[in-house]
Amino acid sequence: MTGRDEYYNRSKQEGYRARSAYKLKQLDEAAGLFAPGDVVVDLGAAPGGWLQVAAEAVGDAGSVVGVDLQRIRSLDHDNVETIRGDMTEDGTADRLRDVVGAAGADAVVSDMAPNMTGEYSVDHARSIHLARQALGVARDLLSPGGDLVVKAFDGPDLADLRADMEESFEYVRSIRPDASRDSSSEVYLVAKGYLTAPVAAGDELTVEVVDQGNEGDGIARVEGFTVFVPGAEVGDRVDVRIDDVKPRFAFAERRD
Ligand SMILES: C[S@@+](CC[C@H](N)C(=O)[O-])C[C@H]1O[C@@H](n2cnc3c(N)ncnc32)[C@H](O)[C@@H]1O
Repeated sequence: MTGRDEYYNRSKQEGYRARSAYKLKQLDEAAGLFAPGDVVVDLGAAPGGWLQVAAEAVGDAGSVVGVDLQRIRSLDHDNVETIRGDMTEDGTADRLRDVVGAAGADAVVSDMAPNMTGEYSVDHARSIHLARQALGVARDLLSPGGDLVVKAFDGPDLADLRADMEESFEYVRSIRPDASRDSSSEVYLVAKGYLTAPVAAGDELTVEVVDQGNEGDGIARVEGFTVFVPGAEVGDRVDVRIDDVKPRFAFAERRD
């Protein structure tokens, strides 16, 4: 394996710092991660292939913050900032939070990979640990509806990681981009639609209908969060069960 495959050659021709740039392009095509103006956090960003792809996708109105243990040579893009640090240390997460600012991020992407020992169970466990750091950053920094991408090596702890991600997002997909090498056991978990709702599917509660939606549904607010209640009118106090939770609203059904 020389590494000089189709994607290696393309990255040289097209000016990307790493062939892995094409993995992020393919993940974006498959899952719609970036829009112009977005704020993106890139963990494990050196040498900068993903930074280039994200910077192009978000454009001048957006910004990208990259973090890595290694120094990242400065890029031609004005909308990229980098931090040198270890994402397993609290101090790095604090610095990242300061750079991103109060408005938060629209996407967190992590290509972090451990130094390989060659012992499968160790490499798997370390990759899951890094992916969990990225999940922590996402929970800290994402705006409602934001997306998370994490790399992990396939193995026994992947299902638990995915289940934990599913608790905080509308849905999670597992994607293996064509640009991943055939010999690699890496997968990318793509979590869409960060949920910050104070309610979860299955919750039972009593709400007061305070407004009427365009389609005639009653609208209740739980800690300021919108819950649609079909078949209820303004002024009703109703017992409901939460059916479906989206980043900015939920649907409930009446139980009475
Ligand atoms: C596969 S490379 C990333 C390639 C990058 N996506 C690109 O396109 O150029 C993985 C990176 O994760 C970084 N990394 C591993 N552990 C880290 C940690 N604890 N904190 C920050 N970066 C880490 C490594 O230094 C390495 O540069």
